[in-house]
Amino acid sequence: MAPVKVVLLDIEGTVCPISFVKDVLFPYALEALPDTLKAKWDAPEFLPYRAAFPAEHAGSQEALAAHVRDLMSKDLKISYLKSLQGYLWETGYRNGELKAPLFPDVAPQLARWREQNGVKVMIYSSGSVPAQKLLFGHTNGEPSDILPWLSDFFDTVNAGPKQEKESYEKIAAKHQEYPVGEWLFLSDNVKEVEAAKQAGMQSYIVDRPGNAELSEEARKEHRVIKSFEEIGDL
Ligand SMILES: CSCCC(=O)C(=O)COP(=O)(O)O
Ligand SMILES: [Mg+2]
Repeated sequence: MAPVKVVLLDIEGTVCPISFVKDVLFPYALEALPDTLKAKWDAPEFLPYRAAFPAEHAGSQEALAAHVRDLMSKDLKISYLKSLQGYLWETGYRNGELKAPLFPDVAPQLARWREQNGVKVMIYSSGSVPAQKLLFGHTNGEPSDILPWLSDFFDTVNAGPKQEKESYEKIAAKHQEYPVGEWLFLSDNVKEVEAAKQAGMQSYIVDRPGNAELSEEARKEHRVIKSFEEIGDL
């Protein structure tokens, strides 16, 4: 195995609990939706979010809200929905109502990999890049803002779908100073781990409390970790 020079991290189910997204972030977005649509429908800052929706769902505030509720009830990771969610969460993060509960091993291990091992840490999530930056800028730790520790951010807009190997090839190609074999991708999602490996990255499954049960096959096929501490120094 080549030495790891870049750690690429998934978010939900890897650095924070799935329940934070499902039980805190999603309800916050749904609650904020009607008033935001009313207040911002024709605002220049909101037009790109609205314009990204398919025309048949963007004709009225009611139609757009119904479509958002439908997509969110199915937890669909569609780029225009994920962008709108980031916009809806912004007020909550900025006024202190939302704070991302990172698993306790995450921030100390990121600090260690960066400062002692000289490793770059980057993010690849279905959540939009602005939503990723809000989350890492407002964590429940000390310091709360760990954005300066992160070197780059990827989502389904700038990299592509997380279950396709081409997305990982595109990410690695942006940072050609690090050969693809020197990247380590960590995710709760087996299909994402398989896609990263097909692209030539090293990749482990992260098995956190509240994650979906892993199959025996996945456990045989891939390294499974419960905490970043198990990786140790890189
Ligand atoms: C960073 S936005 C909050 C998480 C989110 O909406 C999401 O879809 C996370 O998906 P992931 O690819 O990080 O599992
Ligand atoms: Mg995930």
